[in-house]
Amino acid sequence: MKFRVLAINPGSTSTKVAVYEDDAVQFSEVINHASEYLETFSSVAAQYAFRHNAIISLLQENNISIHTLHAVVGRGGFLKPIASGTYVVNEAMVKALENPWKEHASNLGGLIARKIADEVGIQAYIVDPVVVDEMMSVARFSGLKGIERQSIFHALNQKAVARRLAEDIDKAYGSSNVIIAHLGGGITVGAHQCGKVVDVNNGLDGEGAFSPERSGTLPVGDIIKRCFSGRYSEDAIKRQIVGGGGMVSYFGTNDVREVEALAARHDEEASLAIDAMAYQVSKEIGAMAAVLEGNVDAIALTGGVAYSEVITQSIMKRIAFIAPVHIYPGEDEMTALAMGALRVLKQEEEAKEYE
Ligand SMILES: Nc1ncnc2c1ncn2[C@@H]1O[C@H](COP(=O)(O)OP(=O)(O)O)[C@@H](O)[C@H]1O
Ligand SMILES: CCCC(=O)OP(=O)(O)O
Repeated sequence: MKFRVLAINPGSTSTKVAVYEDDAVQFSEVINHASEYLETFSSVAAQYAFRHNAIISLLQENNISIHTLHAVVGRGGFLKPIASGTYVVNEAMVKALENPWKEHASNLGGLIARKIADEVGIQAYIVDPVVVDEMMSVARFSGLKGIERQSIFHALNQKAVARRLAEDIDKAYGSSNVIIAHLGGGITVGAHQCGKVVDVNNGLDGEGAFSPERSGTLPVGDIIKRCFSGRYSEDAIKRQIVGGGGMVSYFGTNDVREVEALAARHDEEASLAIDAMAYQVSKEIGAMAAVLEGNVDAIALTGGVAYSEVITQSIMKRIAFIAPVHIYPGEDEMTALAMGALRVLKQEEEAKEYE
């Protein structure tokens, strides 16, 4: 029997929708949302009906009946820290996603999946949400009592790429040591030790390399001064760290291609910033090599920025001494979502219950 799965991935500026029949994609579309329009909503949660309707209209326009589906899967959001895997969107999860502890478009993934699944009486799932937490105890120390480091990262893409990398080097994910650098609008670099992400930078809270739109780690003294200068609200400071940080703060764009175009026109600051981002990513990878005590089977660069040859070369010249580097540009979160649901439908894996 073949299984049909609808996958939904709400992002900050788009909602990605795909239908899979087993592992073959039957339909895939990105609904782009104008940022000016999204800004008219008071919160991400307030976009729920708008995004749900947009998905339903798209499916209808393409003659895809939700009655032909066997499951719906969405990108999961800010739940409590949980183990990696596929989770049923149960009542406890709905409650948590309706009251998330952090705003992020992915909070809508499970909720919209559940709404569509309920309409036709099938199961809704999420897979590897951003709060997957497999961090080892020693990595949780921040250096200040009362503040713990948190595992917030691109778990869905990192796990999918890590499995693909392990396959490409003829190893099982569960018995390999790999470093995955997700280079998207946000950047996270994770140390995957025998199938567990034992350390990773928090991609949404000012840790790690700067990225197209996030500051990464900042000199704490200077940020304290800025916080208490009386010139900025708490929201404004947060916006400088996520959304308005990184390349956005230097060049007013989160599109690395635009910064590369500036560099190509001999803008020295743009050239330097591109190299600085690559330099910081390389330092993070070096740090994760230390986490793995030098036992690194391979390293992967993934995400949209990994399409840039200038950036991948600049990283590789600094880290190639550690282990072989594989490049998987872009991300395949839709397939990762669908395959997570499919493993459950095919009874290869048991869906977990959120408590
Ligand atoms: N060919 C390319 N060269 C350089 N950067 C690219 C290229 N394609 C996409 N990017 C950059 O990748 C980033 C988006 O990556 P992506 O993985 O799609 O992120 P997200 O899912 O976080 O939005 C943007 O900064 C974009 O400019
Ligand atoms: C790092 C947590 C997940 C995240 O930030 O996702 P996006 O980069 O897609 O916003």
